Amino acid sequence: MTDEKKYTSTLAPDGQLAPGGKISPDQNLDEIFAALMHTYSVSDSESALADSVEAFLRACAHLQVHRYGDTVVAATHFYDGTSHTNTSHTSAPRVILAGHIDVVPVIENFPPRILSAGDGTIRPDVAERYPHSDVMWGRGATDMKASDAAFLYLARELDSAEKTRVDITYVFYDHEEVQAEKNGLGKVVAAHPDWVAADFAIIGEPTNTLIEGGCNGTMRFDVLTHGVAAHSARAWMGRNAIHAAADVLRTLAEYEPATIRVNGLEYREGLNATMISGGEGTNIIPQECRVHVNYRFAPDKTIHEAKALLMGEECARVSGVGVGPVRADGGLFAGYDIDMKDESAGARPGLDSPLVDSLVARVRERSGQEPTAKFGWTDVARFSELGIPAVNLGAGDPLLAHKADEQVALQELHEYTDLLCGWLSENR
Ligand SMILES: N[C@@H](CCC[C@H](NC(=O)CCC(=O)O)C(=O)O)C(=O)O
Repeated sequence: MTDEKKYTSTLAPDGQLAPGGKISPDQNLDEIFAALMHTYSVSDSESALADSVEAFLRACAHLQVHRYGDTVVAATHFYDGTSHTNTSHTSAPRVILAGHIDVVPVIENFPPRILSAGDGTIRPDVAERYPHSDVMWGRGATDMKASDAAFLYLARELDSAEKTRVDITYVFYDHEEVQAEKNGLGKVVAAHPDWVAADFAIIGEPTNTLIEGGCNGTMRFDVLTHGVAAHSARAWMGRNAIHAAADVLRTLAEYEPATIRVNGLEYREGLNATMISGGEGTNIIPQECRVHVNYRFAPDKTIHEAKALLMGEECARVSGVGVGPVRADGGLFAGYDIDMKDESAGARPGLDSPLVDSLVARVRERSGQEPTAKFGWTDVARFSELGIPAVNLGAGDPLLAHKADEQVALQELHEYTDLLCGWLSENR
């Protein structure tokens, strides 16, 4: 697509989006995206956006809408015989389009802006792929409000059996970017599993409009170092826990993460400190330091196997979220106390259902690309666990997720929406 006019935004001639942010039934795709972007929704603050999404979906007469906490679920019933509007006597599969509405904390990237094609403000990698497109810049652009915008647009537009050959369940959920126990989709699965029964799911996490199969597992834990408090003018009376953390940091810096092939896809692992805290006062020798470690492990391992590699078999068995510090009996951090904060298993690629085949074929036709592995953790893992085949397919570059200059070309948003629309209307 090279139509320059089509992807020149009409939203903001001066580069600033209008303040406000309600999604409304009469908006076009760009406007829906802008409204989503303009509503602050860092994890724990999603209610205003959930309200707006719910109101938008309730205005669509063809959808049955539910809300649980800040998760909104909307389903069509064109084919499943549960709606009086059902005039069809054939059955059809049900497909879930799922997107989280929370974003990671802002790094001077809220409110959003429109960057104009050709004015030099767009990242070179994005401008190279979409030279004629204006770009949405700001927190959540790639992860994952562009895909959310596409799903909302499709939820409104695909309003009859003439427009889609499948029934669709749209899920907009809170708390994806934080501890697994807070995840809104997980809460719906526990409380209302019937709301998310389906034959296939697409998670709109950023993938450059390509298919990323499965996902790495993730766990986060504190490695504790201990010291003895003393006056910093008489440091010999104590032992410095922050200095002791240097060994932990060295271990992490020297760790060489593996790349592991699972069912033909290559999962790149990672082990990193993402936060560090310690110290009780500016002139006190610290008695505790915590290095917060994030381990990304390939889906060839269970959570237990991944833990055992880092902290030994016994610690892997006993440690868990909320348990408190447990001494590592082996592995990379042998001898340190480990305080587990979050753990979620990965998912194998899951590219072996007929619905996936037709989607892979459509993506291949558009891009010439085959599926690759998802390195982040996504809710494909949850759907896999439920026995629902699922893939990641979303607008935006996953390499830009969580970065300060997150951005998505409007052209990509339109192409992504067209791709899904084409597949949903043709697939059976
Ligand atoms: N419970 C986990 C949740 C972390 C989820 C997050 N997912 C993404 O960023 C997906 C984006 C992508 O890779 O395309 C993550 O992987 O960090 C936790 O709290 O860590």
